[in-house]
Amino acid sequence: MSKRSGVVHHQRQHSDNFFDAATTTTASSSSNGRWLQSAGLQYLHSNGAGGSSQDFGYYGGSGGGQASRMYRGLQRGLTGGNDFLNDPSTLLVNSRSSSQRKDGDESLSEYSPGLLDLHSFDTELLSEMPTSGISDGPSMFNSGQARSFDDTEPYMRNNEQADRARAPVDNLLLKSFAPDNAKASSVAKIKVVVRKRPLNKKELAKNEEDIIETHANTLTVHETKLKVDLTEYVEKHEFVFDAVLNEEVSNDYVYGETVEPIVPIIFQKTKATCFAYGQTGSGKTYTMKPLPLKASRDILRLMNHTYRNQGFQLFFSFFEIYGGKLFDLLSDRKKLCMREDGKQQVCIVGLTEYKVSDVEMIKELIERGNAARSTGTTGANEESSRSHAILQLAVKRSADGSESKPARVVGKLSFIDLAGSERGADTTDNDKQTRMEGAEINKSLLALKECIRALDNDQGHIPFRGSKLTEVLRDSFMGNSRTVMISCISPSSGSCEHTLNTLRYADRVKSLSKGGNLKKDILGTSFNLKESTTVPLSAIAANASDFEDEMSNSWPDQNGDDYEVSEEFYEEKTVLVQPKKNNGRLEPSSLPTLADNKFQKPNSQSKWMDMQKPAANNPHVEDHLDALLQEEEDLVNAHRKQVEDAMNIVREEMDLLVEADQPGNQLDDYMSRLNTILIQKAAGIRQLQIRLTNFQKRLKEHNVLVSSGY
Ligand SMILES: Nc1ncnc2c1ncn2[C@@H]1O[C@H](COP(=O)(O)OP(=O)(O)OP(=O)(O)O)[C@@H](O)[C@H]1O
Repeated sequence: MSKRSGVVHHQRQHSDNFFDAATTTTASSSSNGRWLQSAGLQYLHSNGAGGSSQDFGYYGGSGGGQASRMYRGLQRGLTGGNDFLNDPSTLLVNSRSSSQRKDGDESLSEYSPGLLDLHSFDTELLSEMPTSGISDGPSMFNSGQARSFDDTEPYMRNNEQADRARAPVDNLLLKSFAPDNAKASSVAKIKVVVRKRPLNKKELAKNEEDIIETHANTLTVHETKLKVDLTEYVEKHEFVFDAVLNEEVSNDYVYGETVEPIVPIIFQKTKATCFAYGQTGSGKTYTMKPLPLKASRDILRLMNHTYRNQGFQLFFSFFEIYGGKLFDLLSDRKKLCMREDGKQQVCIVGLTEYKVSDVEMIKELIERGNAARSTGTTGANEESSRSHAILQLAVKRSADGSESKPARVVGKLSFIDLAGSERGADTTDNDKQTRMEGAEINKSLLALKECIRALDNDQGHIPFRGSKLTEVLRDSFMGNSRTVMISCISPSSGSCEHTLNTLRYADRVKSLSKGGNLKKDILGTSFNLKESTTVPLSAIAANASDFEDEMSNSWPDQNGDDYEVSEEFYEEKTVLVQPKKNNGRLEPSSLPTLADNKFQKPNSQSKWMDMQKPAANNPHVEDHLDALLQEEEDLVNAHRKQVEDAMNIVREEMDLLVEADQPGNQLDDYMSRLNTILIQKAAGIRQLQIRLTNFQKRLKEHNVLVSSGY
C-alpha cells in the first residue's frame, strides 16, 4: 500500500491554481490557465505564471452513506419535478447573442461557425472513401515535431508507469495511425480504465491513508472494517481492468492509454465516446480537460498530412446537460433542444458548431466553453459537478471531398465530463431542486451503463431513451462505435465507500459486457475479483480454464434432460460474488461462496468425475460416502448462492427501477432487462435442482450398496 510522502511534495502535487490571472478576467482566465497547465499546454496561456496552492477536497458534504442515502431516497419515492425535467417546448434556432458577438465573435469569426439545425445536422456516415496510406505523411511524427504536453507535470516518479509514460508517445501514434481496418478493429469496443489521483491536502491533514494499491492492471482497495467486538480488520477488494493508472501517471500518458488509439479510426466512420466517471473531486475534470485538445491536435495532424487534400474538415461543439436540459456552452448557455428527424436521427437544434483548423482556435473554444460552464451560476464548482459537459469533435467530408458541397459526418469523438457520481445520492436533500438534480444524474448514469452494456452485447435495442445524456449520445452508440470509460478514484480511506461504488460501476460496465467473449474475459484480464479476500489472483487463470472444462464436461445428461447452461448462469457462477445489501448499505460478502469454491475446482472436479462411475464399481465405499457428503455440501452451498445472488440482483435492479420511476422515463427497458435476468437466474437454479436430483439418485444407490453389505 503506498503512502504519501509529505506535505511539501503534496503541495506540489496539488497546487491546482496553477496560474493566478493577472488580468481583469480573473475567474475564467485563471481556470483556463489551470486546465492548460493540466493539459501540459501552459505555453498557450497568455498570462504569467504564479500560482497558489489550493486545497481541492470537496468532501465536506458528500462523505459516506451513498447507498443508505440513496435507499432512503428511493423509499421516499421520487415524485414531482416535472418542470425541472421537461424539455423546453420551444424550438430554438441558432442565434448568437449580442454579448457573444461582442466578446467572442471577432476572434472567432474566421472559424466559420456551422449552425446546426434539423436539416444541416446529418449524422449519417459517408460511404467508404479512398484514403492515402500512412506514408503520405511521414514527416508529421518526426522527432523535431514531437510535442511534450506534459513537461511540467510534477507527478511523474520513477516507477513502471512513469517510465512507460516517458516512452515516446509518438511511437504509439505511429502504430495506431496506420489507417487500415485491421487496426480499427483491434481497438477494443469498450475500454475501462481506472485512474487514481494523489491524496490531497485535506485528506493528508485528516491523516487519511492511501488505501489503493495498484499493480499492472489490477487494483486492490484495502477497506478497514470493524468486527463485532470493535477490533479492526482489513478487507481487500481486488479488481482487474483494462488499465489501471496510478497517481504518478501524467495526463499525456492517460491520453496515450485512452483516446490516442481511437483518433485514427474517427476517419474510418467510427463514433467514439470517452467519459470520466467518479465521485466529486476524484479527478474527472483534471483528467478530461486535456484530452480534447490533445485529440484535436492529432486529428488536425492527420487531416494535414495523412489525409491531406482529401476534404476532411473538423467541427467543434460544446454543450452541457444540466437538470435534463441542454445548454450551449459556446453561445451564452443558450438553451437547446433535441429533436428526432425523419430518419430518427437525433438533432440538437441550434447547437453552435465551429469549423476549426488549428489548435489555437480549439484552445480558445474550449476555454470559452469551460468559462461558460463554470460561471453559469453561483456556486461554480457545485454546478459543474452537477452537470454533464459534452465536447464533440466531428470529422466531416462532403461526398466528393469538395468544400462546395455540404459536409457530412464521417466520424465523431465525444468527450463527456460527467457529474459527480455520488451526486445521484442527493435524493434526500431538503431542497427539491437538488433532489431532482440527484435523480436526474442517477438516471443518466444508470442509462449510460445500460447503453454501454447493450452496445457491447450487440443488442439490437440500445436503451438510449433512458436519459437526456444517452439520447444525445445516441448516434455515438449506433453502428461502428468505441467507448472509453475512465473511472477516477480518490485514494483516501475517507472515500472508500464512494471508491468502491465507482469501481463496481466500472466493473459492471466491463464484466457484464459479454460481447461474445465471455470466456475470454474469464480467462483474460477482464476477470474481476470482487471481495475475494481469500483468493490469490494467480489462481484465476489456471482455475478458470479448469472450470471451463468442468462446464463443458461434467454435467452429463442423466435425465435425458438436455439442458443448456445459460450464459448468465455461467457468468454468475464464475465471476460474481455480489456485494450484499443490508438496509440499503452495500456490504461486501465475506462468507466463502461459490466463487471461492470455484478455485477448488481441480479437487471437486475430480470428485465429481468419480461420482459419474457406478458406485458398485468403486471399492472405497467410505471414500465414496465422504465424496458424496462433500458434493452435497457443495451443491447446497451453490444453490444457496444462486438464490442469494438472484435476490441481490432483484434488490439492486429494484432500487434502480425506483430511481428510474420518474415521469417521462422509459420503464419498459428496465423491466425487460430485469425480466431477462430473472429468467436466466431461474435457469441457473433449475440446473442446480437437476444436479441435486441426480445426486439423490446416486445417494440412494450408495445406500442400497451399503445396506446390501457390499
Ligand atoms: N491525478 C491528479 N493529479 C494531481 N491533482 C489532481 C489529480 N486529479 C485531480 N487532481 C486535483 O484534484 C482536484 C479535484 O479534481 P477535479 O476537479 O478534476 O475533480 P472532479 O472529479 O472533476 O470533481 P467534480 O465532480 O466536482 O467536477 C483538482 O484540484 C485537481 O487539480
